[in-house]
Amino acid sequence: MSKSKLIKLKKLDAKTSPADAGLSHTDRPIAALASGQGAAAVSIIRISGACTFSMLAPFFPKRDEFPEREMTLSSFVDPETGDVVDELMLALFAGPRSFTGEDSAELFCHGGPYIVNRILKSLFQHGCRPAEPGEFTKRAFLNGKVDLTAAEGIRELVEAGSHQQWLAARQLATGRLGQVIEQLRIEIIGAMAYLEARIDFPDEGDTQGVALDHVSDRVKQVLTRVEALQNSYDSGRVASSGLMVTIIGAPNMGKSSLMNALLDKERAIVTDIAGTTRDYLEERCLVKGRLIRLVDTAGIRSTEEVVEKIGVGAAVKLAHEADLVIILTAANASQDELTYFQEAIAAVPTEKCIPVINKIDQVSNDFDFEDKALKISCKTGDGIELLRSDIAARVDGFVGNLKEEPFITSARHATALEDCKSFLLRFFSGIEDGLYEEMLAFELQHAIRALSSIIGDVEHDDLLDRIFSEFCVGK
Ligand SMILES: Nc1nc2c(c(=O)[nH]1)N(C=O)[C@@H](CNc1ccc(C(=O)N[C@@H](CCC(=O)O)C(=O)O)cc1)CN2
Ligand SMILES: Nc1nc2c(ncn2[C@@H]2O[C@H](COP(=O)(O)OP(=O)(O)OP(=O)(O)O)[C@@H](O)[C@H]2O)c(=O)[nH]1
Ligand SMILES: [Mg+2]
Repeated sequence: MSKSKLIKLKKLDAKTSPADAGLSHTDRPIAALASGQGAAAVSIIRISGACTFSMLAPFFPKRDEFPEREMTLSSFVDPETGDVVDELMLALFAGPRSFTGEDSAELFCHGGPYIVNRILKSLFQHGCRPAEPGEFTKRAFLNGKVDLTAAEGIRELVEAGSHQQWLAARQLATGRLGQVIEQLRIEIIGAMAYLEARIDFPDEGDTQGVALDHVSDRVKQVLTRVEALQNSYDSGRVASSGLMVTIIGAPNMGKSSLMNALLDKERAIVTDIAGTTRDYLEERCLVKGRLIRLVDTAGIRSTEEVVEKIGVGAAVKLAHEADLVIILTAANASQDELTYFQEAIAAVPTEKCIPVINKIDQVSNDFDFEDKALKISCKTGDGIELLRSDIAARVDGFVGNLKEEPFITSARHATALEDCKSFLLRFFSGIEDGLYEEMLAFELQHAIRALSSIIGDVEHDDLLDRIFSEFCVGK
C-alpha cells in the first residue's frame, strides 16, 4: 500500500490566531462536538473550514506533519498553559476530499465533559467558531457533496430510531431519491430542447408535428412518474414521521390510560373524573419497533341530546387527519356511551378504525361483548399486546414494500411535486389550446424549477447546454 500524503500544520505568519490574522466570523473554521453529550468512552470533535490546519498548529507543538485521512495518536496541548489536555487521535482531511468538501479535522478524545469542553473552549479561543446546527451538512451541500434530499436524509439518519425511519432516511441519504428527481429533470430538459429547436428553427418543415408528439410523449412519461412519487407519500411519511394514531371515545373510557399503557409511562393524567383530558396530547413512541404518533383526545361529552351528533362530527374530523383511529369504550359503559361508540365506528372509515372495549377486568368472563372489538384492560394489561400487534401490522401495511420503489417522505417533497404536476398539466392543456412553443416551454421551465427545488435550487442552464450538445436538429 502506498504511504498516505502528509499534511503540514503550518502556523500562521503572525504569532496570532486566525481570528487576529483577519479571518472574519464567516471565514473562520467551525467546530462542534459531533458525538453525543455527556460522559462517554470517546468523543468526537469536528472542525471544518479554510485554515483548519494552521489553526490546529498551536495545539500540536511536537509534530508539524500528519498523514492525510489516518488516525494519529497525539498530545493535545493547551497553548496558554502548556498543559497536555489529552492524548487523542487526530484525523485530517484535505479538501475537497472530505465530508464537507473543505479542509477538515476530527479529534477523537477521551469523552469526559471536562476534556471536551476544555478542547472546544481552546479551539474557540484560537480561531474556530461554534458550528450552527446542521452547518457541516449545509457546507457539504453548498460545496456540492450532497444534494438537498441527501442532506435531509443525513439529518433523518441521525434521528432514526426505527427500521422504517432508517429505510426512509437511507434512500434520501444515499442520494437515491435525488437521482430519481434529477432523471426526471433531465427528461423534461430533453423534451424542452425539442421545443427550443422548433422555436429556433421554425422552417424545418415536415417533421414539426412528429416532434411535438415526441415532446408530449416524453412529458407524459415524466408526469406518470411524478404521480407515482406523489402516491408514495403516504408510505414515506409514515416511515419517516410515524403513523398518526388517535384515541377517541366518551369521557372516562380510559383513553389516557391506554395512551400511558402504549407509551409504557405515565404521560397523560388519569383520574376517575370525566373530562380529565381537556386538550390533545401527542407523543411519539415505538410500538413493536415501529414509530407512531399517538394522540390522546378529550372525551366527547354528551350533555345534551344534540351533542352526539357533534361528537360523531369530531370523530370524523379526527379520522380525516389520523392514519388510524382507536375508538374506545368500556365494558361497563352506559347505553349512551355505547351508542356513541357504535356511531363513531360507523362514521370512521373501516380501514382506519380499531374498535376497542376497555376495562374488561370489570365484568365477568361470560360477558356478551360486541364481536369485532378488541377487548383490553389498561389495569391488568390484558389485550394490550394484541393491540400493539394490530397497530404494528397497520404500520407495515402503510410502509409495505418501500425497498423497491423510490419514495418521498416530507411535505416539502410533496408540495414541490404537486407544483411540478400542475405545470405539466398546464403544458398539456396548452398543447390542446394550440399555444405557441414559447408558452409551452415556459410551463416546462416551471416544472423543472419545481423539481430543482427538491434537490436544491441549482442553475439548470449548464444542464440545458449538455443536453443540447447531444441533440441534433431535425431528428
Ligand atoms: N469519523 C467520521 N465518521 C463518519 C462521518 C464523519 O464525518 N466522520 N460521517 C459523516 O456524516 C458519516 C460517513 N460519511 C462520510 C461521507 C463522506 C466522507 C468523505 O471524506 N468524503 C470524501 C472522500 C470520499 C472517499 O474517499 O471515498 C469525498 O466525498 O470527497 C466522509 C464521511 C458517518 N461516519
Ligand atoms: N378497572 C379499570 N379501570 C380503568 C381501566 N382503564 C382506565 N381505568 C380507570 O378509568 C378512569 C378514567 O381513565 P382515563 O384514562 O382518565 O379516561 P379518559 O378516557 O382519558 O377520560 P377523559 O380524559 O376524562 O375523557 C380512571 O379512574 C382509570 O384508572 C381498566 O382497564 N380497568
Ligand atoms: Mg383522558
